[in-house]
Amino acid sequence: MTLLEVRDLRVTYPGGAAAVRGVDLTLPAGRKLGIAGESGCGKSTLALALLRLLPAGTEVSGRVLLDGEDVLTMRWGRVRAVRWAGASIVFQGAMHSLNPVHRVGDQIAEPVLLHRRASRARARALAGELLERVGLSAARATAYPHQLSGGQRQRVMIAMALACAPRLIVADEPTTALDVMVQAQILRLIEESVTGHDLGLIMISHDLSVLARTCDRLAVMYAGRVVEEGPAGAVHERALHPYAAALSAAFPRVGDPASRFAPRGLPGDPPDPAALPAGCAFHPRCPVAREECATDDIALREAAGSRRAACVLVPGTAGGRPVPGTAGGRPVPGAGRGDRPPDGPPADPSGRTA
Ligand SMILES: Nc1ncnc2c1ncn2[C@@H]1O[C@H](COP(=O)(O)OP(=O)(O)OP(=O)(O)O)[C@@H](O)[C@H]1O
Repeated sequence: MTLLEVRDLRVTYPGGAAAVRGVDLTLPAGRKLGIAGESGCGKSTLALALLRLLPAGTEVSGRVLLDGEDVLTMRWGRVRAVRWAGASIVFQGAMHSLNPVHRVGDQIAEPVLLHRRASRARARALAGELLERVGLSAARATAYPHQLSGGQRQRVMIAMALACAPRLIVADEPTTALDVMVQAQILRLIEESVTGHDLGLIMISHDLSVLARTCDRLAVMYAGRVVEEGPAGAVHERALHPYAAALSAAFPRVGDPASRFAPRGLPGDPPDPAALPAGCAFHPRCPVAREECATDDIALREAAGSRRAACVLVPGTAGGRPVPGTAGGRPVPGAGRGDRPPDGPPADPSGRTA
């Protein structure tokens, strides 16, 4: 059964930044979707749009169907109910999301009081149960946020997100501010919190390897678009889109020592969403761009293996060709960066093709 269906979602901020440009995503109930991409590619904007949390004056169009109900057109009263009981969000940096002057137990109990119409005593008891569910003692309910470590605060945020038994959790960079050991614990906790409870998860991160470990499917965003989407392992290990391949290569793969020596980073920055280049938005940075990429804007389309990609060079897509300069999903060192003949095929010093 489909839990979330996003259709042609577009978000433009006041001032003209087209932060999300026609995103289509589907999340079946109980499944985990990771959304990856560099800073500024529109991940957080997408998350905020799902729950109608964008600033006033922002233009939003498309459809966000949660259990078949369109979040974008529902009345505000209904939106408020949906924000806790339908879908709740865990942000990065719990210190900024928690109220410093209230005890954490009261902060967990508040949505329960408001949205589950529980008595104060029942809400307090539930807050204790939720703290235990996220690996803290119920006695921590009396603590203030500053009395907890970063990892403990993020556990409190997860307890709050679970408080009204939502159908969907949206986690936006939930482990970014945490050290590596705590990151692993929080990821495990998020996974356990959704698995077996039939909850859907949308997890946002710039780190594709983190998402690949946690999620069933991955969507890679660039300049407000999904440029590749498919099974998590396949996208991480054998990305089809040159941007997804570069992003994947930027993070070493667990159990693959060779990936530590893969080329890191991609020269340049994502484009300004208020002044996007013509054609494929990635073409100015693309190591394998062709002449037509400067003019043709390729939509996301089906590729082999239950995948979708938005690149003229991707095999399996209509008119697509293999992506020279990538091997096993990683860009081949030396490919691109202007070192190809202007009219010929992209340079591929290794002689390999994907
Ligand atoms: N309130 C706003 N007004 C105008 N532009 C904005 C606003 N919020 C975000 N943007 C712009 O929209 C684009 C997408 O930002 P967004 O935060 O969604 O990206 P992101 O991929 O989540 O990045 P990060 O990982 O840094 O949060 C960026 O260019 C950003 O500058």
